[in-house]
Amino acid sequence: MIVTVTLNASIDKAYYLDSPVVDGTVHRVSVVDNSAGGKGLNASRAITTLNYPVCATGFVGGNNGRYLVELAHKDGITSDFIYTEQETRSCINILEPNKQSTEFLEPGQPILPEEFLAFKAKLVQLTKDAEVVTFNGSIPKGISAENYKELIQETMAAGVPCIVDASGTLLTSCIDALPTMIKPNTDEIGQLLKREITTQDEIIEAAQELHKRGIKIIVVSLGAQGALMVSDEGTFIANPPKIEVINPVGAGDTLVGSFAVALAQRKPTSECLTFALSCATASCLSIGTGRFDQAVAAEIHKQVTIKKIAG
Ligand SMILES: O=P(O)(O)OC[C@@]1(O)O[C@H](CO)[C@@H](O)[C@@H]1O
Repeated sequence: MIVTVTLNASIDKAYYLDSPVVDGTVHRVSVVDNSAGGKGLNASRAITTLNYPVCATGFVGGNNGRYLVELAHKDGITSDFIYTEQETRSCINILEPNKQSTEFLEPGQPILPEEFLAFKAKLVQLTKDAEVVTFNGSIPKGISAENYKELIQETMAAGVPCIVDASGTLLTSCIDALPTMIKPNTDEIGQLLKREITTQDEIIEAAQELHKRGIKIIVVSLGAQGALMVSDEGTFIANPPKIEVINPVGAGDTLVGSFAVALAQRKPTSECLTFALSCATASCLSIGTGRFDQAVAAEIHKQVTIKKIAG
């Protein structure tokens, strides 16, 4: 089983518009897609799509929280959340006909100290049956980056591989816990190492530096260009085929979820990357956030190229 941790879950609302946004005017939405969101829920959807057992955990609260669990269960996602006093947030993604995507992310309501303690105890229990634990997305107020790091440290100490998908100061703090895998983009890896990183050589050097520090797998997402990975197997670059993107939101989460499945199945990291990139690319072809068709992913898999660029 894979456990996904989403401390700042959300109801994700994808709004499809028939005409471009004009500032200061009223827009009627033509298609609405609501889903159980927050990065870990999207990753869970990918894991479920791949028919692998998953348990989504974190915090949910209020009517939105109940709705989120209902949406998750409709998608076949098993969940075990801590219910909080406060309402779960919503995140809105506006998709225009020109394929432009604009997101509005609510901050999320604060978590009380006793709610966090209850979560810590739950995670220890869930970890006992986990093959991989993924830590996804931002943290709400009431939880510090230090708290988050400790969760990862404790899970790693229990011998369970951890994948962390975080950004900014949260990612900086998590690095000290030496998770099994991180998935920064170019800007995030630059912030992490406190230097400007733009060229491919700089990305490789940065990822190799983090690998030397003890992080086993560093996947740097390069958007439509694919991803670069440094692992014990070497340094790889994987490129997906060109596609007509419908909804890019959640593609990174699909990558994390499907990578976790491949890792749990003990595939070599180069195959984990090709597989995960295929699923993530397929998810950009679906209206629903972080949804994909396995047959489409299998077709894309044949077209993904992967090259070992260093030992
Ligand atoms: O605020 P976070 O947790 O960093 O990101 C939240 C979020 O933007 O991430 C997902 C897309 O990756 C969406 O489901 C969700 O709305």
